[in-house]
Amino acid sequence: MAAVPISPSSLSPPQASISKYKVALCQLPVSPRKEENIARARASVDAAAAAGATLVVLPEIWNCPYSMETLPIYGEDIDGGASPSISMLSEIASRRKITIVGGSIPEKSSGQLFNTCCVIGPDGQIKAKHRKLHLFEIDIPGNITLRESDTFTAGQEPAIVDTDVGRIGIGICHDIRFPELAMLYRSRGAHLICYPSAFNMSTGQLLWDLMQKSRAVDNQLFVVTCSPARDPDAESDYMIWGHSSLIGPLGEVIATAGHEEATVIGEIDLSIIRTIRENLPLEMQSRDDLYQLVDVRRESAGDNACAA
Ligand SMILES: NC(=O)CCC(=O)C(=O)O
Repeated sequence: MAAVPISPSSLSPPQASISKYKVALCQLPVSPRKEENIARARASVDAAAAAGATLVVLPEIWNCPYSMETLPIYGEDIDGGASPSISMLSEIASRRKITIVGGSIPEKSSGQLFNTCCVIGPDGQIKAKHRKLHLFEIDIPGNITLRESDTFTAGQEPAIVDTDVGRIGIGICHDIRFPELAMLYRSRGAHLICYPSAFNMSTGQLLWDLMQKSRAVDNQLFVVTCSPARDPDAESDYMIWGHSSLIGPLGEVIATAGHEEATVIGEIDLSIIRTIRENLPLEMQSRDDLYQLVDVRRESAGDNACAA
């Protein structure tokens, strides 16, 4: 496909059927017992829906520990219909008539393992699937060493999807470090980017807050992050940072958690996006004559269709 620059005319977001709603971020503890994790997630999503949330977001790798050694044994075949984790989310989504950004789980497919997020609509159907695009590789001697690519295969397709609560772009954790992905979602009309995540103590303290605010402010949209809860007694070397948050288009923290188990509920008012973009028309001021975002998967610059 031809590489095409994004035109400013593709930047206005579409309408959602609900423009003001509650979003819940379920910051869940995770144990090595999958059934327990699924039961806890079910109870947490159910309680969030009962509290009025119409969008519920789960963490990165919520159904098993985020441990490169043991992840493969928890893999589920989503396309083959052998996924107890996604079946549970589908059941609640349709019973409660909510949209769920289902965090991520290890997905087995064609002999490979992906770190995969499913977006599920109020009919219980999977509306989009995002396989983590940027695998986390870090080596700080004496501090933290981790290579996701020893375990996971990277995804190939950014996922942006139209839902009852707006157009949502998906990234998984380390994907947040790549501003071009967020810019791409904005150019395709996203209102909100959800990043199920599992940041660690080393980079979390320094960068977590900064990166989510940056993605929101640069693109004048809402950002949601959802992390597992920290387990201070965990034997794993990988200690979770926590601090799931809802960030507004001005970079304001609308709702946030500490590091323990929590369900954070905040309000998203999509009308704010239009006001902020009118008040501060960054896309009009962008110097397309000097630099451009290139959408390598699009055939025409005016194509603003959703890729889901
Ligand atoms: N699970 C992840 O992708 C962690 C990313 C992270 O901590 C970072 O610093 O990037």
